[in-house]
Amino acid sequence: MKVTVIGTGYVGLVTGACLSEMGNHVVCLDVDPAKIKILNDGGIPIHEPGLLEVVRRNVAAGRLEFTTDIERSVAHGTIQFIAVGTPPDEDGSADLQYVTAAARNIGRSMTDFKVIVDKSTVPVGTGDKVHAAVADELAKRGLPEMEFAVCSNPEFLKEGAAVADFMRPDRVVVGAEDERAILLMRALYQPFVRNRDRLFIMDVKSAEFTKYAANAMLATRISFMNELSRLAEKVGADIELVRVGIGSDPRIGTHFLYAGAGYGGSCFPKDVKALAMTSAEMGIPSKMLKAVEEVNEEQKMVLVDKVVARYGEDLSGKTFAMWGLAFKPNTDDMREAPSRVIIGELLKRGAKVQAYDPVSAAEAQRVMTGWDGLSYADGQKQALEGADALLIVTEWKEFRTPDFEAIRDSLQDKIVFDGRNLYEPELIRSFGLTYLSIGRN
Ligand SMILES: NC(=O)c1ccc[n+]([C@@H]2O[C@H](COP(=O)([O-])OP(=O)(O)OC[C@H]3O[C@@H](n4cnc5c(N)ncnc54)[C@H](O)[C@@H]3O)[C@@H](O)[C@H]2O)c1
Ligand SMILES: O=c1ccn([C@@H]2O[C@H](COP(=O)(O)OP(=O)(O)O[C@H]3O[C@H](CO)[C@@H](O)[C@H](O)[C@H]3O)[C@@H](O)[C@H]2O)c(=O)[nH]1
Repeated sequence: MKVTVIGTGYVGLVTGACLSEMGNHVVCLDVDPAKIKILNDGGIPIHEPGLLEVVRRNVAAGRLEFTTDIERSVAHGTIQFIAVGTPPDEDGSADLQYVTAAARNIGRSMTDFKVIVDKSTVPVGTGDKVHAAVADELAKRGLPEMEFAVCSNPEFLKEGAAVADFMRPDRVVVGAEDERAILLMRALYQPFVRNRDRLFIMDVKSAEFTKYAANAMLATRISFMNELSRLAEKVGADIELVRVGIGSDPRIGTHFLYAGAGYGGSCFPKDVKALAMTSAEMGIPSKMLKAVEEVNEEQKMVLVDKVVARYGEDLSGKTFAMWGLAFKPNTDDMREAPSRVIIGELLKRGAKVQAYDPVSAAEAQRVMTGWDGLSYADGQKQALEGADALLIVTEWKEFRTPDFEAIRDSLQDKIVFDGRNLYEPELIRSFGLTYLSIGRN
């Protein structure tokens, strides 16, 4: 099939690449010429395991193309995916300007039937807005009869595992009410879902809502565990044992129960806010979502609080090594990364931070430009040099079994503040290190 994907970010690029892998001819459009140049030069603009190989293979086969040419991209696909950003507006609601712009571009130059698929995460009712924007452009061109369908197809991939998630999804949700659109979307996703039970066709609004409900549920689990972790510490329980103890109940399940330094990334923070805004607008303000957010904001301070409890509010003269900057491992994404809050708080109190992350240093430098007292190390050991204590913020694999003796010998105060509970407390303490982690004593 001929498919166009509008937006070549984390979602658009993965969608385009994976659809081309199944034989579709995909044209990916972006308004950012720098991204398109990187792609046309044989690279990819983000760090996402396995993605470069899929892109290269399909570009070589002539099934995957990248362009900034809007007319060409609109002309190409019968199916037009909108996968542009929906960042939070000032009040927390989703900013739909990029979605609307993409929809209008389609309406401005389409010449035949199109299935317009909203893959961006958008509030309930956006399908109607996209429909209105396209219809408005068609009317301006004197083409009010030209047919098109608008679908919702929210994306559930996780950064760092995006290709695997797209190729073998737990489920595909399609909100569609037009018979032709349903047929095309079924055909498009058939190779990915194999088992038809995994493809859920529903009305557009329910599909839009499903995406927010999923992220809000996951964020709620995390905030719940983070709150319990604080209590566990106080009462002398170990949150890691509690996690295993409850996760073995299939009604609870083992996933997304990890207490830590707070959730970040481009989705949970903004989607929880946007759903809370929708609830408020509808006159049923969500107490749960407010609490989920509040707990998360507090959780980003937990490591800082432990540092302050140890050293006092004035951290001048102290240097902290930090392992991990990205909001989670296997990505270079720094959007809403807890490390940004933690570093900001340490610097504010006069400390210096020597940070190391296996892939996100360049992105970190971009988002924290001009932060005095923050420097970047080339490796774990370099970050430790001359530092008083170590903070671990992202659970990269390479931090899991480190050289504890080297950590001890490098650190002036021999203290590890672990925001991801990577180590057995007894083991790390046996190396002569003081170990402070989350929800454990
Ligand atoms: N990142 C994720 O893990 C993830 C997962 C599921 C859903 N989502 C949702 O998918 C959407 C996209 O997220 P992302 O992380 O890929 O964003 P992103 O910021 O990485 O990419 C968006 C891209 O769209 C481009 N763009 C903006 N306006 C455009 C236009 N009019 N025409 C063409 N291109 C345009 C931008 O230049 C950018 O490259 C968001 O709604 C997000 O909530 C993201
Ligand atoms: O038990 C857990 C699991 C995750 N996290 C944190 O939660 C954040 C989000 O992690 P994750 O969900 O793995 O990454 P994302 O790439 O943001 O993916 C989420 O957001 C995407 C965008 O909407 C959805 O598509 C995915 O299904 C959803 O998992 C990160 O900061 C993690 O450190 C925890 O603190 N504890």
